[in-house]
Amino acid sequence: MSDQNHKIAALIVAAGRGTRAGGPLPKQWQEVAGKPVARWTLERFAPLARLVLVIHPNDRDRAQALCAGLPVLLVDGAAERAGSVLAGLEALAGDAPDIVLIHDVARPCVGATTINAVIAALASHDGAAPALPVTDALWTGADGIVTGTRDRAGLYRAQTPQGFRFDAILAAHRAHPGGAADDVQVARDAGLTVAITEGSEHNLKITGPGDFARAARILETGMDIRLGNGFDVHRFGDGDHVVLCGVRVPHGRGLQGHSDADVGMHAVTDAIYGALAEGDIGRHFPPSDMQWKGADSAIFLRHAVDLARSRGYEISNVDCTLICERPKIGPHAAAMMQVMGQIMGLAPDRVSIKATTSERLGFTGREEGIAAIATATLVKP
Ligand SMILES: Nc1ccn([C@@H]2O[C@H](COP(=O)(O)OP(=O)(O)OP(=O)(O)O)[C@@H](O)[C@H]2O)c(=O)n1
Ligand SMILES: C[C@](O)(CO)[C@H](O)COP(=O)(O)O
Repeated sequence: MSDQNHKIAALIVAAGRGTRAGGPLPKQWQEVAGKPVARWTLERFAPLARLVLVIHPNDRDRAQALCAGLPVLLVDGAAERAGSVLAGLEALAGDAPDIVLIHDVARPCVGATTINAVIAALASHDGAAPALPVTDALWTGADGIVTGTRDRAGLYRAQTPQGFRFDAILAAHRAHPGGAADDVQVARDAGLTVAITEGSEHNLKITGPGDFARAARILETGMDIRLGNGFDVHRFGDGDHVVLCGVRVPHGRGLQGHSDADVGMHAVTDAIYGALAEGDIGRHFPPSDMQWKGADSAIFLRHAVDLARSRGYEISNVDCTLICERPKIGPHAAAMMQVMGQIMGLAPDRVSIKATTSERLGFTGREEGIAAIATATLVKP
């Protein structure tokens, strides 16, 4: 975890029973769009904050299984939402973050734009939370009859995450007598100023049974999918082998380059940087820097993969074509796919390495060098 992530904690409250949503399990453990609601919610915050999940004590085994692969601190909650929030804050107090984002587990569709707007507003306010202005007319009613209207001007629908300077919200919760609708009310009762940031219609709270289908539609269509391409060339020089996609291949000539000249791995690395709009290897590992002389290109590929994951992207697949007359790639392709898959943490069926000649045309046809072209797909759920 980066230092920056350590300074931000996401406190996800999940100790409710979800009685209004119904179903065989509390709503946070039910599946929507192929994953439990709580898993979607945790994954939204994982790239930018350390995670605390406040749960009902009866749900500990289920929560532990659900958190597999994610570093999550599990904390027992209380009978009321405010008590669950306070339990999470107290659990963080020993190693306090600078800011805490308090979020309903039942809002799994929250987007990075909403979260980042809250974080940004905390630079100049004690607290910040997303909301949407009320746009419908407002009535009062009784027994199915409209009894009056209310002015909607200045009214907002509150959402989460509600973000605060950690010490201030901890003190506010400790001092609060109870009965608050949310953490913004707790903060305001303590005299803190809370900025309104832009909420989103997508950031719904799963409350009733019909909300699962609405959330599924948003989660299924809301994926951020990115494509990147990479192209690289290295010329032949003296030598008795080449390194291609991490595999040493005996050959009568070597490839020249500042690093180990692994043209295939460079193309794949550039494809990942390209998908992130992060330039190419040269930007991150300048050839003028002598520490990269003869470097193992796996260093570059790992950097690109880590950068993608730190931004919340998973690499869905990569496809690389090596262009050369010789050496023949076929006998080595399986080993190349295995090595590349290991470096990227990808299953073998998500890595493709293939080759073509250029029909003896051009510099590859004259065997002056090897070219490689690659595509990478990145997905952020
Ligand atoms: N004692 C409680 C009550 C609620 N929550 C959490 O607060 C959020 C907002 O509450 P709500 O949507 O009302 O959830 P539930 O209390 O589970 O729902 P219901 O009122 O239908 O039982 C949810 O993420 C819920 O898990 C909590 O951590 N501890
Ligand atoms: C905090 C909250 O999400 C703001 O909209 C909401 O108040 C919590 O849910 P509840 O249904 O009011 O318990």
